[in-house]
Amino acid sequence: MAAAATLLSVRAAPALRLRGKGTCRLLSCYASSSPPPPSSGEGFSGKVGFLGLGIMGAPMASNLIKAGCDVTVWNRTKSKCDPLLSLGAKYESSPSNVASSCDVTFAMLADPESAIEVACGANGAAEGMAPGKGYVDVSTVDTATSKLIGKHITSTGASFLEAPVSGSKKPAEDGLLIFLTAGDESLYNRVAPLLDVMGKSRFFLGDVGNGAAMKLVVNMVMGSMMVSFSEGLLLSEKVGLDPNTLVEVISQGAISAPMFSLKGPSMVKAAYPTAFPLKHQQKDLRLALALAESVSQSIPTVAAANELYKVAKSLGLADKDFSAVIEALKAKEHNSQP
Ligand SMILES: NC(=O)C1=CN([C@@H]2O[C@H](COP(=O)(O)OP(=O)(O)OC[C@H]3O[C@@H](n4cnc5c(N)ncnc54)[C@H](OP(=O)(O)O)[C@@H]3O)[C@@H](O)[C@H]2O)C=CC1
Ligand SMILES: O=CC(=O)O
Repeated sequence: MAAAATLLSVRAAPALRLRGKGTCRLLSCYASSSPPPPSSGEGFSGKVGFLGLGIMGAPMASNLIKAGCDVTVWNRTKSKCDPLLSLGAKYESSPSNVASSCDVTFAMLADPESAIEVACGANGAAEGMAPGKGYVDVSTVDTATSKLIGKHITSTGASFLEAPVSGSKKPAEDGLLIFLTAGDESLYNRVAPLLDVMGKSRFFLGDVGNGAAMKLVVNMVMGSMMVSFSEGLLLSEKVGLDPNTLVEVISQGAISAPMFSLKGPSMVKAAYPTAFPLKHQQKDLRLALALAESVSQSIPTVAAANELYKVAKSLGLADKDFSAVIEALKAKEHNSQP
């Protein structure tokens, strides 16, 4: 009863807003082959900072530059700034310098530790913040981390928005991410034209923490689905079926998911070109387990999936795509053979 009431209240929450680039794009898949024309970023005037130029940050910042935005970048490993500088970005030598020279600063960092360090550490973004400026953290972190960063940023008089994204490398390149935002609604409205350059839809979910929680719930489902799919691929092969046919059959039925069609063929070939690093998927499962623990919710399937991602990491697969979790199942089978 209490759970049902909570679900209802979330659905009815007045703070929830959805904006999409149109039905067609909302329904378009995980890795669209023909992306719609990019949004122009028109409607935002000011300088944009971007911290963290990894698999996701680089294409997101690149799309902002291509849309005509005045972008300043920083990355811990400086050489990753070079392709962005060639596109016309400016460079600053620290997060605080980026924040002080820009009106709004985005951060796309690996995990809670790096997100906190870049926002709140020495020469961190908070040191360059001031009233009128905004900080938008698009990294996937837990709710406590997001609240901590938000507190640091807002203590300077600046505004804070958490905006983790759903969608991987290809959607980031194509400007088709889904933003799960929460925090300062006027900052949300201010940066909406920028979110529309980088994404196909955006949700405003209310207070800081709700965006992080939504992202963790989505990714815990994704991580478990990938494990279940891996088990299916291996079992089909073991009983003499062609796993490529399994991928085809799944793609035509009710459990069809773009992720299966996209990753299945390369998984059958034991190839795992990195789009979403396995270490980040395991981090998300770890954080989702802690989120569930905080409300005494049992998520045994996720707990089991997490163990497999941990095994995969121990096999040296942390930087491979998360679909490499199938190798952990293969290793288990190998070890259990007499
Ligand atoms: N890849 C994907 O498909 C998706 C990823 N995400 C999430 O987005 C975030 C980024 O992912 P992704 O781009 O794939 O990850 P990458 O590992 O490619 O990039 C991580 C970024 O964080 C920086 N970083 C790591 N540690 C530190 C530190 N201590 N101080 C400063 N900078 C640091 C890295 O800098 P350096 O270059 O110096 O290492 C790099 O810029 C993660 O939270 C991930 O979970 C969300 C949706 C999809
Ligand atoms: O966080 C990963 C994604 O694909 O979304």
